[in-house]
Amino acid sequence: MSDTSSHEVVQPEGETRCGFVALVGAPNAGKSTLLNALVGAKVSIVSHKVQTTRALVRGLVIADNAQIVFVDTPGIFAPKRRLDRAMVTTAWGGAGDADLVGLLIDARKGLDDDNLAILDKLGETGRRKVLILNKIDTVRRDTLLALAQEAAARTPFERVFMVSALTGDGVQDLIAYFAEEMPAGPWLYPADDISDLPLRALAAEITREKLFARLHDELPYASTVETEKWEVRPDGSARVEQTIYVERESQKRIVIGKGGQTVKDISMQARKEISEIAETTVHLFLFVKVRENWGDDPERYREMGLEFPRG
Ligand SMILES: Nc1nc2c(ncn2[C@@H]2O[C@H](COP(=O)(O)OP(=O)(O)OP(=O)(O)O)[C@@H](O)[C@H]2O)c(=O)[nH]1
Repeated sequence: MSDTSSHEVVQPEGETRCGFVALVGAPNAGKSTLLNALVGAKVSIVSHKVQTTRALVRGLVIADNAQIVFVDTPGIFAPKRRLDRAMVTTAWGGAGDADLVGLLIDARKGLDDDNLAILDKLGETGRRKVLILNKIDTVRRDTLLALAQEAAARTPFERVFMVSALTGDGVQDLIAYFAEEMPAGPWLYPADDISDLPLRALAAEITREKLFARLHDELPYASTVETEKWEVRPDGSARVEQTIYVERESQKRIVIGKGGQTVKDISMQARKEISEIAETTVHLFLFVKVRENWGDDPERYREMGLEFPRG
């Protein structure tokens, strides 16, 4: 994991290709799971609850001299709150910049209103696009074929893929196709990058995942985690300080738990995973703070790589 701007990227021999693929889809379609399957490492957050992906996260795959940069977009849904609108704007923005858009549909769900709206919107963009029917481990083949036909009749796609992000079925075919379709050009990232998401942000996402895994019914989505400090010690270990921001005192008490046990458990789980990803011993210190009305603060949006929606 490194800062690409400060690097001379070593290019492989021969012709190289490099491009961006935006994954779009309704909440819970399986974008994060697919991204992780594609990249083969954890770069995005998976949850049973919808709408967990808050920032654009990029995963990197190298195949056949092509570098494929995946843009994971927040779930595209009918936005109500300001924050939600920002996520949607950013999601479509990501799709607009990409060389290829992969629309992910949960095959079990089929073409519900959400998916129909996304199909229509994608049809209007005139972008190159492929349809990815996901979760094929859960549905019959004839259902899949009918679904593929129905979707293609509504919006034409260059290709239709059938995958299970969970089992990895079909994922290699998808990589081979993307690799072939990327435009000719130099690699943008060093080959050993799994993600250009800075380690700090990734560490915050990990803690956030543990927080929600533990307290999913009790916390609103407005809770965030920020890595305030990442200090490398002489022995190579890191002291990492993170703050969990909640909206109310009552939520703070829930996060801390009786005798501090809840936050301690979350910290232990997060520390283990952050250590693995950082490939060093991590000493994690978690703080819990109340921050009211942060959803209306433009600065927060910028920090998350989101556009602040006016009005
Ligand atoms: N059975 C099955 N479940 C899957 C598959 N792919 C994803 N899931 C499950 O579907 C749920 C949602 O997956 P995510 O990857 O979090 O979905 P997402 O589209 O990134 O969701 P947001 O972050 O809300 O946009 C999780 O419980 C996954 O385990 C699959 O191929 N088969």
